[in-house]
Amino acid sequence: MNMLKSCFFYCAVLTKRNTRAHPMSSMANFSKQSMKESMSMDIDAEQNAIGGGSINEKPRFYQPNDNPIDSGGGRCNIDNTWNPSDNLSHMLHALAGIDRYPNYLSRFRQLSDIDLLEKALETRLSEVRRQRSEIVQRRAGIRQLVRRHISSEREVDVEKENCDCAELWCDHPLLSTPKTWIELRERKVLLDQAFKVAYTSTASRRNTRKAKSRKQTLSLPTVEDIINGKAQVYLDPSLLEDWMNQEMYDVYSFPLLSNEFCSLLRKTLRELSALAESDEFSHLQFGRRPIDLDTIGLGWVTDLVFHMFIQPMSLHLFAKTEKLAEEDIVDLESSSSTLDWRQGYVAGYSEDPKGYIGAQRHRLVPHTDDSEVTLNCCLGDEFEGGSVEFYGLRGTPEEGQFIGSVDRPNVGTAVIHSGRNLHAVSNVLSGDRYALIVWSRSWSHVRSSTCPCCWLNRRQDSTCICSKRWN
Ligand SMILES: O=C(O)CCC(=O)C(=O)O
Ligand SMILES: [Fe+2]
Repeated sequence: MNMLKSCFFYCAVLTKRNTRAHPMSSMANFSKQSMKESMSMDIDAEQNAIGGGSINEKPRFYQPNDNPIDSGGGRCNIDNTWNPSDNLSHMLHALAGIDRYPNYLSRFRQLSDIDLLEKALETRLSEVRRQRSEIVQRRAGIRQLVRRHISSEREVDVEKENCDCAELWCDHPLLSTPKTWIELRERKVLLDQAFKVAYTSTASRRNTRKAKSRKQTLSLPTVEDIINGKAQVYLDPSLLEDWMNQEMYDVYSFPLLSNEFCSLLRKTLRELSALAESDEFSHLQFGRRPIDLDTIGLGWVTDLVFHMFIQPMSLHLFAKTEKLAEEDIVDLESSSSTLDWRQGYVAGYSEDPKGYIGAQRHRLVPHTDDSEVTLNCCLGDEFEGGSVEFYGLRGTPEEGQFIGSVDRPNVGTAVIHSGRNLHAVSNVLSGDRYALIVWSRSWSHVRSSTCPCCWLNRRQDSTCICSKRWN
């Protein structure tokens, strides 16, 4: 596979959008909205607690790039004196200095300035420790919640039997990991077309010219190997063309998960959230925050989506824009994605999130994700409103401009976009809406050569000391 083919795929989806009736035409709404409106939405949302559209990010406001002073993501010390606690840039400079110069701190005249650095780092360290211990407790609590749920489902007392969780859910219809292609199909996890694209691409890859010329017989990787990241998936671009649609610039959609699977997932999350309201579990606030799939034993779903679809698809769609491969990449077939980290969670929305268990918000303010590539799959249920709106790529002139929205996709349909594409979810007007979100990062590649500050602020062609140019 070469760049030409990948460009061909790209052009084909573009052309398809222009020439064919859009299969999800009800989804595509390209009305324009001024940047001012989107900013005021942001400001409104800040007044709301969770349930109102806020996200797990510090309040920050979009500022057009012509502002000569870059506030570094909203933290700027006005008087500019050395203050590593309030000025993130000062702390990062000190860390870079300590990393570079053997006796960096000897240049500080006042010991009290070093004390300030120590205090700032201690504050961060205690935050790391606080979060760590909260995570340990929360994960243990959620595990207990899941065990309780399974024991009531199966009418066994798992606590008494002292069952190991892994054993307990090895044959569970949702929690157990599918191991073979047959099992994956029989359990109706994927929609037929998604299964076919993945299976056909994987099976036909065994017979590639390269393998033949090396006289190798490649065995078909098992689903278990793919989920565990032991086998790499390559998706055939000619199959992607029929399967995917370009919704707008750099945002693509495709049918992914089956109705049966989405409904089983929703049902389980609702039951867990309802159980979590009991006195024993209410401190966990489970179902009142997005639900991380790893914590409830559903990490395999995230792994499947990540390894089977996000990684190989991103090579076709985002290799260049998100710098997921070397600049001079010419052979996509022999390349592997540099995406190497994933997190999957379910976000729930309803018209009245405070009264509704398991759906945390009624909308979501414009934001970028801390991911290189994000997949967002509609899990249903019945709802009105709750469109995903896109506002341009951060770090480009389109940043903040309304580009288009994806309105009420079919259940099981996924959207894939770059994490730095500003996006929001509009008010859910009725019903409840669940979305499976998978964030993917590239620690081995882009995050090894860019500092967090440049990356989170999406500086393009950075001349920052963090870039390869300097290291
Ligand atoms: O719920 C959605 O459709 C989007 C959620 C989202 O953007 C996020 O969790 O980062
Ligand atoms: Fe997001």
